[in-house]
Amino acid sequence: MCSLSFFHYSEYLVTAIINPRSLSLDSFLLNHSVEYTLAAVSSWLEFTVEKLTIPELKQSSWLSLVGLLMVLCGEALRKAAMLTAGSNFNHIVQNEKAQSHVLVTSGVYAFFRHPSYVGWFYWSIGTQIMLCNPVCILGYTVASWRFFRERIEEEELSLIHFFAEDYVEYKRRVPTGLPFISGIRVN
Ligand SMILES: C[S@@+](CC[C@H](N)C(=O)[O-])C[C@H]1O[C@@H](n2cnc3c(N)ncnc32)[C@H](O)[C@@H]1O
Repeated sequence: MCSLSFFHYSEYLVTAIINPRSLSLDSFLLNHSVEYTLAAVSSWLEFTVEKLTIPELKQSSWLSLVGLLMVLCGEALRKAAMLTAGSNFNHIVQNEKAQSHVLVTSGVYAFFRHPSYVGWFYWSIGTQIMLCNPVCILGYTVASWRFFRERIEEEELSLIHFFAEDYVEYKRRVPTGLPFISGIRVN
């Protein structure tokens, strides 16, 4: 609950700092999609059922610690990405290039093309490792991997349209950061 609350409050707070013009209630990223609600409810349900029926499964303190570390590192990477990209970072993937939109390739963007997604990916799996929820560890990994693969392809289509050869060259040099996701193909 602490990780979840911190994540959503800090999404709003960092957006207020980096891109106040885009600030709205949606900046909390409290997504009301069916998938998001289902993921949260499944996690709470799995935790409660297993805590009552196989309590020893929830007593692995080293596994919870690994999960907590993933949550902290994922959160830090995501916020570092938002602060690095500044006003170029928008929760809603932009399809039209704003005049002020520049390509960011420094800081954490020099290591990964999609650092905020890398952070979010490991944060979400980390929450389930922390709770020692085996079913949700698998479910969250598959669901977020598929979500980010699709989102990255869609986003890179716009980025190539915005920045042309500059983005192609950046893509050649820097990996997405997510396992087995290479982004949009360019010939
Ligand atoms: C939610 S942010 C995610 C940014 C990036 N995918 C990441 O994981 O850090 C989405 C917006 O960032 C913009 N964006 C993504 N990569 C960028 C980059 N390297 N430089 C500037 N803008 C970028 C996209 O145009 C999109 O509107």
